[in-house]
Amino acid sequence: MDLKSNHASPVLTDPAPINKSRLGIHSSLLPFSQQAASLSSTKYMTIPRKKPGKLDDVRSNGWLDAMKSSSPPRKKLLMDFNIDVASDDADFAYCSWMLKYPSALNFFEQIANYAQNKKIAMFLDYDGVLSPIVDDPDRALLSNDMRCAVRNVAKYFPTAIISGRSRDKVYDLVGLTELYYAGSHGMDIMGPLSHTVSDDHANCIKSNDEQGKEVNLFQPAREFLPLIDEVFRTLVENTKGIKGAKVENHKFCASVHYRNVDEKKWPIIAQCVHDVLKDYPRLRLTHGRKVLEVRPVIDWNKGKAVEFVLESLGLSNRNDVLPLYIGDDRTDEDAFKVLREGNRGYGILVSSVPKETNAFYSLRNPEEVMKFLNSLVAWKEQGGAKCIV
Ligand SMILES: O=P(O)(O)OC[C@H]1O[C@H](O[C@H]2O[C@H](CO)[C@@H](O)[C@H](O)[C@H]2O)[C@H](O)[C@@H](O)[C@@H]1O
Repeated sequence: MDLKSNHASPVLTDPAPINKSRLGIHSSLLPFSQQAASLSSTKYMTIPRKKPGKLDDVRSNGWLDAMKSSSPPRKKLLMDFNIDVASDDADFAYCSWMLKYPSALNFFEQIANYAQNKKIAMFLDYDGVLSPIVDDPDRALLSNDMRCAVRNVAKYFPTAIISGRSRDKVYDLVGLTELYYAGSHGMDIMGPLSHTVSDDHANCIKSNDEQGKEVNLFQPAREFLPLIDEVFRTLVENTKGIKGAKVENHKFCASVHYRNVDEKKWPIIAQCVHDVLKDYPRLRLTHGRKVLEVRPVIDWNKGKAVEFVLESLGLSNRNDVLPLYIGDDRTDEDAFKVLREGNRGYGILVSSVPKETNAFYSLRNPEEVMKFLNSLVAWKEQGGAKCIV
């Protein structure tokens, strides 16, 4: 198979599962042995330079609409939600939305009661959840107070960070050794050694963490490393003329940021990414907050990463476990969905504006996330008793 053929559209949905292992891991995650055989290393060295096309593709395929609705201005969101912004009562609109997605702080007692006699497993996204959204991704630092809150939560509950960033980057930002980390949207998971998922799985290898402790490394997109590296370099090259554009290499995926690009140039950056992806049918695009994410076409996402971590910890399919997932963008919806569909736990969406979501609860911003984490710790320290509502 020619990995760089022009035939397929890069905008693909996840492939249907073909076969399942006993862990529910799809065969699409197993090595593409034959395809991989055709990957000659020299092929990766050519960086095609392309001029943006006529901007027609991104107008017709919905990319531009998706870009506009990512981190949209408040007014636009309220209109999308059929809320009359002319009444200028945005707070009222938010409060109405909260009837459907109640505040995890206001409904803390309810969550605590669900968690009574259960073990909470805490999943946290990084950007927009632990750290506020800022213009420069390199400056999205974790405050000491938030670090302290996460550290305390991890004392009582197994805690994992599931981020779109590379695992190394998010570990450097968080800096807590007591957590589990899943980088590249869950395609790079470092977790505990586990009898349930380790030895018999092709994508799982034993490794050592920063302290030299033996851990399991799960990298279902391992074979895509050279391809991502190549596409990253192509994207850097092809977007270098677009003021404000920034491309990040997250090892198993690449991010093209347009937060600092003049909105008039968004069609150009979208077309540019589209043109690059046309040559890579095994890569696809997802949308984050003012970021286009390029990732392998494999049936893996943050929801699968949550299932994998629970399995590794021996916490899946147990009714004495309550997973909670706090996230803020579209890529977190896969995790919310897994928890909602399996009736397993609760997603908490961090948003200051009304948004459709698969989460159950909401929080407005990272500040409220910190209060929520601190409340969980306080509740646990008081014995985790049933709350009288
Ligand atoms: O899954 P996450 O941990 O939420 O990571 C998603 C993306 O986060 C970062 O970008 C976002 O945050 C930046 C800093 O606040 C902001 O400038 C950018 O506009 C946001 O999209 C990160 O840089 C991306 O690579 C991640 O994919």
